[in-house]
Amino acid sequence: MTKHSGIFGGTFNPVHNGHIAGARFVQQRCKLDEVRLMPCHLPPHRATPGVSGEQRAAMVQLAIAAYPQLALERLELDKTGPSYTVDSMRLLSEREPDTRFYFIIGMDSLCYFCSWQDWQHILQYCHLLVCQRPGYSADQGDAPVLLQKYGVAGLSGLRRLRSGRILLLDNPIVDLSASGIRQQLQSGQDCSDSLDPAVLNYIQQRQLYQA
Ligand SMILES: Nc1ncnc2c1ncn2[C@@H]1O[C@H](COP(=O)(O)OP(=O)(O)OP(=O)(O)O)[C@@H](O)[C@H]1O
Ligand SMILES: O=C(O)c1ccc[n+]([C@@H]2O[C@H](COP(=O)([O-])O)[C@@H](O)[C@H]2O)c1
Repeated sequence: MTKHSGIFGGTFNPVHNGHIAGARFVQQRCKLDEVRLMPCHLPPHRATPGVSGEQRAAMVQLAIAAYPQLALERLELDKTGPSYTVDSMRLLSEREPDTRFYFIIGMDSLCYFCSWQDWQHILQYCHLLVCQRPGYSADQGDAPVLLQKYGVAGLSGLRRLRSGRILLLDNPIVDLSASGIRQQLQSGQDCSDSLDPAVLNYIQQRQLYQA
């Protein structure tokens, strides 16, 4: 039987409640069998994070522990070099021919999706599911052109095809970003509303994100 898997790629530096709320919402709304959070090894488009891939993955593992439909995807951590999404989705599709993949991104990522490596090919391997994020909308950057060409109005439009369509989701907005949280941690502010308690404890024990 065909499996439907969401892949939520990210730097997750650190994973926060916005990521987890988004992943849970998408899994339920799109009736996915699972959502895998896939921390990148080297982000292709930004500076190498100060916190290692293994530590970022350990925090993801802690944050998803209570949610059986969420899992950690290690594919990018186990490879060297920049983590291009097109390579990851190609590999996953080859390894799991009976799985349909849905790559999950925030609206900020859709706005510059056409600058991603070989972006048209990404759409050969999966659909895109786009979560709302504060500060970004479907009329910015690359989003209007992409939605005009590939957008569908609902889940049935996705299910008809194996890949190549984009669905905007109506998830509740969670106004959190990892960069904001890093700044708050550096200045000693309380981040207990933004992070899973086990993730916060992991950060504090290892004194991550200190000035
Ligand atoms: N609050 C949020 N709501 C919905 N999607 C989010 C949210 N935060 C991040 N995302 C999405 O999660 C994916 C991974 O994001 P990432 O790990 O870079 O976190 P971030 O909060 O965007 O980090 P930074 O502030 O460092 O850019 C991206 O597709 C991003 O758009
Ligand atoms: O493949 C690319 O060119 C590419 C460019 C920018 C971002 N991505 C992926 O998009 C996901 C979210 O990235 P980020 O920086 O918001 O954590 C993550 O899986 C990145 O590897 C991928």
